[in-house]
Amino acid sequence: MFHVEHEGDLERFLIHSAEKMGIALTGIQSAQFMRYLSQLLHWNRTINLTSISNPREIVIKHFIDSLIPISTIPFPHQAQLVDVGTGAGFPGIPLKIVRSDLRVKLIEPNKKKCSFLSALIGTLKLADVEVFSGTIQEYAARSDASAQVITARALRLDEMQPELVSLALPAGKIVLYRTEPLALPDLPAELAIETQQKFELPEDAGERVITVLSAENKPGCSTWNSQS
Ligand SMILES: C[S@@+](CC[C@H](N)C(=O)[O-])C[C@H]1O[C@@H](n2cnc3c(N)ncnc32)[C@H](O)[C@@H]1O
Repeated sequence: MFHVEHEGDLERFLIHSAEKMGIALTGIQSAQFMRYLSQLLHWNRTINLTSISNPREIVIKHFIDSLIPISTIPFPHQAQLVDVGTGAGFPGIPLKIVRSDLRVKLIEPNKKKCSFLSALIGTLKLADVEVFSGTIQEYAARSDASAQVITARALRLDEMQPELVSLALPAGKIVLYRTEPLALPDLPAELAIETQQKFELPEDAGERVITVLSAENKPGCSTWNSQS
């Protein structure tokens, strides 16, 4: 399905795919994505950042996939976005490239991935992006921990549920990148599903469900045993 191609063709493919989602990438933004791609491929030779090695597949399954919520979720201007378990920066960095006003915290406990992220932030000259080298549990324990939007992609959430809920309360939103819709019994008691939408990735690369949770004052304890 995927094939190797010239960088110019790949950049045009990225621009075209983003356009179809209602995102008009500037020349600077598409160049940032191409640089991100080359850094990812380069670092991936020595540290395990992604199992995907085909550039076109990276564009679809990491970049385009990360950007899905941009045109459907009204991220507030200069919102504090916390990307939990960001790995190689997904979805936090693609969202930041397109929405440069966002103030982004990338939470990642793996030290080698954090080194990659710090180098990447410098290479892409991204302002207002910080790497927190630790777990979400460690981040949530800090007195200055806060988030207006929390993103989580390809993450087991059950163990992180209390921290995600406490960070999201009282007014934040949690944006989950899932492969299946979240079932109601899996919902934490303090949160409600605000929206849940299914999207098709380009070139039959699969489906993505974006689930947005927001706080709702419900008493009682919760169980959240989902996996995305
Ligand atoms: C499957 S990867 C997903 C990475 C990225 N979100 C993506 O979609 O490509 C899960 C990441 O979560 C990180 N992680 C594991 N436990 C965590 C925790 N308790 N708090 C924050 N991140 C965690 C791992 O180090 C890993 O990089």
